[in-house]
Amino acid sequence: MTTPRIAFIGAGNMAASLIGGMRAQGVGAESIRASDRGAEQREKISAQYGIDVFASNAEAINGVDVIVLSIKPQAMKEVCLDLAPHIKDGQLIVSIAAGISSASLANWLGERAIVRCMPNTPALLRQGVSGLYANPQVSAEQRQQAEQLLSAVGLALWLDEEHLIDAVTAVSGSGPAYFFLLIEAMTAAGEKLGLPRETAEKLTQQTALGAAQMAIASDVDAAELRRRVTSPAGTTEAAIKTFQAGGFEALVDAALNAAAQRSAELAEQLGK
Ligand SMILES: NC(=O)C1=CN([C@@H]2O[C@H](COP(=O)(O)OP(=O)(O)OC[C@H]3O[C@@H](n4cnc5c(N)ncnc54)[C@H](OP(=O)(O)O)[C@@H]3O)[C@@H](O)[C@H]2O)C=CC1
Ligand SMILES: O=C(O)[C@@H]1CCC=N1
Repeated sequence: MTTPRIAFIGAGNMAASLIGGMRAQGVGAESIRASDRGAEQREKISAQYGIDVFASNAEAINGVDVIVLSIKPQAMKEVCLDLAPHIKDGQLIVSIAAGISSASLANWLGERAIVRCMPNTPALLRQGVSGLYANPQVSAEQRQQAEQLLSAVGLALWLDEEHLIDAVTAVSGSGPAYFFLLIEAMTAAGEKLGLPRETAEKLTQQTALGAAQMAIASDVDAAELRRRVTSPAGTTEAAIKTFQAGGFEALVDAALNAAAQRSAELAEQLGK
């Protein structure tokens, strides 16, 4: 399969992560272009990845196979209505916006092949994960194009039902922020225990990486891996009991529910 030509509409954080990951995987700069309303943003992404940039969204999509909508959900309706007359049959729309349904996109863009997906920022290091949903207009070749785009920057998992994107957003779209929060908190606690900040930070970061890699590589689940660290009446048990007494699991459950609910609310507020 040849590399599809891709235009990113909005060259912010997430577009940069996807473009950076694709370039690192060897996708040629000539296959990627981006538009952004900000001159500084355009210069930055062009200098960093050697891609062509455009001030006009309509110009950016001319002749591409895939249009990635990578603007904030709040900007989506206006951008789509402006872009609609310029989209050609056969162009695939990929939206990465939280909480904007394929039905809303179809209202603004017309009946088009649309893949909704929820990536995450570790895409920049090609360690991302995305959930993808294709509407019925998406052809087998277009499914492959979307998968090729997202699998260039990590794991790409198809979903049969669109509403599950809210759950993906809560788990992995927003997920890096939860792990960063834990890294911040563990680093601060380590520092309070007397470690130099840099040492506390490195210990925490490497532990997070090692634990994630063990969870992926192991044939037992995370609960069993946790039990293997937790010696009876030992140090880990003291920490885990403290987490549980503070309602850790319920807190995580409530946090992910809040994210999923916000995703559904955005759809309600911004989808009309
Ligand atoms: N960040 C993340 O971790 C993730 C984000 N997403 C989704 O990705 C999308 C983008 O998020 P993110 O990259 O963080 O956002 P950013 O604000 O970093 O990027 C959006 C870019 O689009 C520009 N822009 C705004 N309006 C227009 C327009 N009319 N035409 C062209 N460019 C425009 C913005 O400029 P300006 O700054 O001037 O507004 C900005 O540079 C969102 O929909 C979000 O839900 C999905 C998964 C993870
Ligand atoms: O916070 C947000 O709304 C976006 C979507 C997932 C990650 N960032």
